[in-house]
Amino acid sequence: MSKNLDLPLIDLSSTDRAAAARSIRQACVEYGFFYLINHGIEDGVFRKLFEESKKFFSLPLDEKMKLERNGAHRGYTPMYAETLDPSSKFEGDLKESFYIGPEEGSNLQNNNQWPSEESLPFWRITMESYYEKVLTVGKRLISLIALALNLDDQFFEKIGAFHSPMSFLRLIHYPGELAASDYGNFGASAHSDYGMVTLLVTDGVPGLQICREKDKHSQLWEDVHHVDGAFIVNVGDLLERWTNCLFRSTLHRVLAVGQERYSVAFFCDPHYDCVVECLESCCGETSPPRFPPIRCGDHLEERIRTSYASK
Ligand SMILES: O=C(O)CCC(=O)C(=O)O
Ligand SMILES: [Fe+2]
Repeated sequence: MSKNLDLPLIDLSSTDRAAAARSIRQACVEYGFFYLINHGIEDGVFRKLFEESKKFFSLPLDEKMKLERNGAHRGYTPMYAETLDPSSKFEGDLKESFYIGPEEGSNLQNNNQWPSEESLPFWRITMESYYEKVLTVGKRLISLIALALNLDDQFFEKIGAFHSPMSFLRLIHYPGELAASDYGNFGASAHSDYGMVTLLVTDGVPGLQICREKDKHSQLWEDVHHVDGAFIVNVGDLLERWTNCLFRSTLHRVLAVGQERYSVAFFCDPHYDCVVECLESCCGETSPPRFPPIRCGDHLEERIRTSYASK
């Protein structure tokens, strides 16, 4: 069962930052998802990003496999490589993807892979430039998130979370036509994101759904519709831990809708050594911390390892 949903719109450039922070808080408590508008990235940048992404996924499989995801979690992953929902009965999710990581700042550093300049001359520059832009938006958003948690707006900067952050860009392509053996399989099976916040853009093809009550027996899935030019932002597990479950890391999935679909996710995640532990503003005598402190890098590596473990 699914129904349509109107997620809140957050204006990143609002001059009333206190009001924007209040709206973020409400959105993160109620949905764990919202749209982000007035972020300053122009339409042309997204157009170019999707154009170059499509060029890569249109290469022959053997060319793409030359850039297969390496030990530093950068590069190409073919269809079925990843299973986001461990209870899935299929070999793996339908999407193919490409990861680009930070140039420095984790112990997985400087291992990005790039298609050759001869085959895709503007590819690397397009991706590097988008990475910079979306990271800047992510940092601006995180300062509002700090305000939303009654913290100094530079809180996460001051604890070093975004000094050389471990943030990854992921280009995703979902197939159109399916083999009969894939009926019932998902583009991306049900999961919550691992990190702090995700900033997603899509080509407008439907398929993304969220489930707000992940623990209920009969799950209600709601469609997230496309808003032109807006990021779809969602809270990840690390922010849920930081906030002691005040902010929700909401379960989501992508249906196979019989139509090709492209999206680009930016996982805006902290520094490798950043320790994520319950914020003082989120616990008290009646609500003690639910999770022990965890190092960001350890958490992310474990979650990535699990979703790529072959069955
Ligand atoms: O492609 C989408 O709409 C969502 C992708 C996603 O959930 C993810 O990569 O974590
Ligand atoms: Fe996700």
